[in-house]
Amino acid sequence: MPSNNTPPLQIDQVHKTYRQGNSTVHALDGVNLTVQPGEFVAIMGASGSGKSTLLHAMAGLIQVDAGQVSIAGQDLSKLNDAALTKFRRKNLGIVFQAYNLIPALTAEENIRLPANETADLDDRVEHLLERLEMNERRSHRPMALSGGEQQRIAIARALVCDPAILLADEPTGSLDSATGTSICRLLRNLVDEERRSIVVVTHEPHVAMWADRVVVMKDGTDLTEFKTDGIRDPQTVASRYQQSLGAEAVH
Ligand SMILES: Nc1ncnc2c1ncn2[C@@H]1O[C@H](COP(=O)(O)OP(=O)(O)OP(=O)(O)O)[C@@H](O)[C@H]1O
Repeated sequence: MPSNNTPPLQIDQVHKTYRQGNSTVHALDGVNLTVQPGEFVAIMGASGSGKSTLLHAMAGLIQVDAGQVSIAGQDLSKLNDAALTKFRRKNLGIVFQAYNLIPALTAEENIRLPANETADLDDRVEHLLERLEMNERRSHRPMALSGGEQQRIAIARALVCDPAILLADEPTGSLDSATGTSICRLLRNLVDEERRSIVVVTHEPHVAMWADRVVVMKDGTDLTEFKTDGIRDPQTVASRYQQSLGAEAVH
């Protein structure tokens, strides 16, 4: 876990365009975002507003056309491919809606996958299995796990290298609402108890309500943002979100 106060994530004036036939789509059009250590940020926005493109830019999975993406103070554009791969493995944890576990490996083997064999790896894996309440399921393969259990293993795998930031793309999108809530509570606890830094992309107010801050995207820009003030109420978040889109205030 990062111990200093360098922002785990900083995005300055990021632009990304795509060609679609004869037209150009500004998927990201000057986005700014800073996530502080121990902060939980949700990114909301309509379909096509640029959320996934932004998450992929944060994760170093796509190159941006202009602007800067820094993880734990490192400008990703300054790294060559090999250095970026190594840096991402150590500093970025990523969780997807579809879990993306390796079917042939056990839960524990999946968690260990991104990590190098270091002296403290066994301790970290034990801690994560305990922390995510998956100790008794450690020898099961993904097919023998429920969706919620698979997502817990995916979160443990994302945390095994002790990343500067955890990025999650619709992490509850494949889960029923009770299981989704338990995953959101887990993410919240990781922030409150271990000072993890988390960014979640979601359509869902009942996911975004667990964050400290909601950033609203529209047409490739970070339109506005609001704090949740610890009010874990989806209706409040939904109406603040709608107000943001209606007001179109640029901060
Ligand atoms: N690889 C690509 N090639 C061309 N256009 C793309 C590509 N990826 C995204 N886009 C376009 O960029 C814009 C933003 O897409 P993006 O997937 O980031 O939005 P989103 O907010 O994540 O949407 P959703 O909620 O539906 O996943 C859209 O107009 C999309 O069509």
